[in-house]
Amino acid sequence: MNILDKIIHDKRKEVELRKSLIPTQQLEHSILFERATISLATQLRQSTSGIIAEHKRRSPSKATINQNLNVQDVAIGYENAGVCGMSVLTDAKYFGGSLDDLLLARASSNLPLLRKEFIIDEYQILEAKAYGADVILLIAAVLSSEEIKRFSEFAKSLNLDVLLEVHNEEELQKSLRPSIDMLGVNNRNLKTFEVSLDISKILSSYIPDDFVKVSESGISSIEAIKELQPYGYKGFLIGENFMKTDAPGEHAAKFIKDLTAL
Ligand SMILES: O=P(O)(O)OC[C@@H](O)[C@@H](O)c1c[nH]c2ccccc12
Repeated sequence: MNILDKIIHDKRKEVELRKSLIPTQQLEHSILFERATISLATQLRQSTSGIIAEHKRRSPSKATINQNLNVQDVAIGYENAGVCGMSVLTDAKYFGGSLDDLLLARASSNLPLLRKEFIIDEYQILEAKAYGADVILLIAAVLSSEEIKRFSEFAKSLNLDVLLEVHNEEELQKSLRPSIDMLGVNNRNLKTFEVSLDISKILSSYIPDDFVKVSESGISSIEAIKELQPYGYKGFLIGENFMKTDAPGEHAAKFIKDLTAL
């Protein structure tokens, strides 16, 4: 079993247990369920920097990144830095995150928030909404074309944006549909952890213009972004490069200042 198979195997059990603890109706009656969501896709189309900054404590590829930060401070820092949106890892076992992290980020900022999760069931989309997300991630490598259709249409019915993540052309071809707002190309292969910005460059030509293009992972320099912009990328998802520092918000602020000054 590769790491992605393991994550999904564990996730199926976790979701069944969650469903038994908190019924769907309870999620639907939470205060945040009524909140008007913010469209990350719209923000990215208008932005000059396009930075989506992530809260990530650890990952299977990197072990510990930073365990000492407070998610609320990180959210406030990112917002002050002028990022377009924030991604919050909610997987506990492999990334050290939680739905409470999402809730705390919501409580302390007005940024569009992405629930960064391995979504395999509609229930997790209801959770995303109930805990304050504006966007969900769907990973093509672990979903059928039918599931991508069902989950993305369900998310749209809740006014959530959908970021669909792909890593190769086959995943891209099976996924394109009108209920998807943003196409994320993951430069990291989730099965082998290999990272290459070339993946974004190669796949860009297959992505129709109606989707906002986002390049994800392994981005650590202004040069990388300048290199990707001519391929039509409007969004750049950055985690480790900010999170490995003592003050991710300050680091993001300097990054955005340098990026937009050039
Ligand atoms: O820390 P990085 O290399 O900047 O990457 C951030 C983000 O792209 C990465 O965390 C990610 C992209 N797709 C995912 C899917 C699940 C978990 C995590 C991810």
